[in-house]
Amino acid sequence: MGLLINGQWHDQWYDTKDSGGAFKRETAQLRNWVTADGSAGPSGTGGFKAESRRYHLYVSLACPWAHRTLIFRKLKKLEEHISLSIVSPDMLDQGWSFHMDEGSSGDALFDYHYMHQVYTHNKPDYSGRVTVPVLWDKQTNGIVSNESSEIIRMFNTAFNRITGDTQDFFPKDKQQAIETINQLVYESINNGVYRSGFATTQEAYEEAYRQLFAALDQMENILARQRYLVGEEITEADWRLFTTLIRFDSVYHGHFKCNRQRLEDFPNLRNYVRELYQWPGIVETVNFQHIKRHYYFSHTSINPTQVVPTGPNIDYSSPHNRAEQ
Ligand SMILES: N[C@@H](CCC(=O)N[C@@H](CS)C(=O)NCC(=O)O)C(=O)O
Repeated sequence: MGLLINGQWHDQWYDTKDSGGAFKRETAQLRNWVTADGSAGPSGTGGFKAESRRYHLYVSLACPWAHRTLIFRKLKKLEEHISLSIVSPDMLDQGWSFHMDEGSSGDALFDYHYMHQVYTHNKPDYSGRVTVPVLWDKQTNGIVSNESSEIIRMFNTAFNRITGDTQDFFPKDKQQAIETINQLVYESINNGVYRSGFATTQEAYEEAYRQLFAALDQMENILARQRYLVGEEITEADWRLFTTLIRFDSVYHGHFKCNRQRLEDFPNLRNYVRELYQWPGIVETVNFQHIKRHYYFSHTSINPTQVVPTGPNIDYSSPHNRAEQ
């Protein structure tokens, strides 16, 4: 685990000294948008027109943020149009790597060993964390974006003319409601589990834990009244929650000390996570081996023995009751 400073790799863990033991996630720096006609998106510069086979996605199967982009690539029928490289689940002194003996697909574009080389290929003097997902443009030979919340919005609409798929997970009339839920889910749940697990003081941990379970209680209540987070149609908000829920009992409950209760102990959330897991195509985006191996093996400051737990034994393919909602 480390970061680039002026293009040089430095192996260092997150610094929580200046924030009272609290983990603060770095804001993604590369924020261009692919659009249907190549015009500029809400941030960054233009020139990234949606075209078949022009773009490449770098992901980790362990990472909940990268998982969102894999889900949208699948749901929006983009697999044949956007190629893919998968990093190794082990994120050690050189950060994300492409070691194929550890489960990486290899780097399909440059045959690099490490993800930080992809970042310095894009900008030789880059400074910042080397995160996944990354959307790469083969034409301009650079990174379009390293922000998952924006990559999924691009996938949601930009390629519609190419795929013929017009499903809309961020429909105009629900955007306000989706943004409101996203904010709570991001702060308290998606990032909340990390704030709990990476906290280095008791106070910072307890604060994150309290917010996390208060937000999960809120989700549980919403899902008692309606099938999905913003009504009767599935939206982006559901997929953003899903990638944390599916990791919860395997990793966050134990490794990140999010242990007031398991996800399995929430009557609505346990059924809801099954419905999303069983959604056509989604099972193929979930890899529990990479998920467990990544967290328990890579975070040596939390789990120095690197022993990866065998359980839990949960059947996400078992029937759910969400159609009765
Ligand atoms: N804002 C980014 C966050 C991505 C992120 O933090 N990814 C993690 C993996 S789960 C990562 O690559 N961490 C490496 C690091 O922080 O050095 C996004 O949502 O795309």
